[in-house]
Amino acid sequence: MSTAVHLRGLRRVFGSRAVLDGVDLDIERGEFVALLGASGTGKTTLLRILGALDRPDGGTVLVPEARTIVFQEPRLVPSKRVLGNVVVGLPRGAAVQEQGRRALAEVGLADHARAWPHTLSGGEAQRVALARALVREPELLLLDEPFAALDALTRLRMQDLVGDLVRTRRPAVLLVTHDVDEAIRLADRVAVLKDGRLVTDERVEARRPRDAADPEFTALRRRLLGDLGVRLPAAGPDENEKAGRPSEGAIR
Ligand SMILES: Nc1ncnc2c1ncn2[C@@H]1O[C@H](COP(=O)(O)OP(=O)(O)OP(=O)(O)O)[C@@H](O)[C@H]1O
Repeated sequence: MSTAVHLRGLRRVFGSRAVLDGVDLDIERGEFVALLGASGTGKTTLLRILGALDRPDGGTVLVPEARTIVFQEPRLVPSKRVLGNVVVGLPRGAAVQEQGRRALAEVGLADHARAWPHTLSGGEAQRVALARALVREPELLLLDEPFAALDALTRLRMQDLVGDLVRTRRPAVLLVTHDVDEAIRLADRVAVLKDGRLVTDERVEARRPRDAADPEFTALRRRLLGDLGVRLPAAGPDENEKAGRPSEGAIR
């Protein structure tokens, strides 16, 4: 394996606050890393720097040229049909159109090439955004809470789809999420950002499917929630709900 992302001592300062203050992270090609962190800890800032949408104030950032971001909202161009959205910004031509159609087929939307964005469901629109990212054949795929706005069932389906596509295409992936279960379900490694640094960087057991009831995953989940500052009762997860606290897995 070779390294796709190499960060050393990454800093980003807004005003007097160093939001990122010495982040070290390597992601190998084909590796899927999930990034957790409480709200405002700088996850999106980190992802934006990797995507060249923001600049660091210090440190080393090495990323592949071929990289693309999928955001929480699909950001489709309303005046372009679905296929036009997938290939937007790419050179015109039959070959690119064909690649766009193939990417649409991969996300299960082969029939929607000529549809307009406003006719799509939220999940379909997000799949178009995913096809738009895939058609660019990224070596680094940056996912900024791409499932957060979807209903629970669609979210699970999208997670499966992204998991399958990533295993087939093998880009390096950085997924920003608030959802510990989602991180464990999809990632090879889970990192936690806190006070400007990665305080956790844990490899997830390679076994699949990842059963939430598996004691190893339950233990990892509790460790991650602890790192995120979620106070857990000694007893089972239901205690949180009884006490009126958010249930495990949700850290918003
Ligand atoms: N362009 C900017 N100018 C000033 N402050 C900024 C800017 N971008 C982000 N920040 C601040 O940096 C901090 C981290 O923001 P960021 O969006 O990276 O956090 P996050 O971990 O992704 O949060 P959330 O989970 O709520 O999306 C926040 O306090 C935010 O207000």
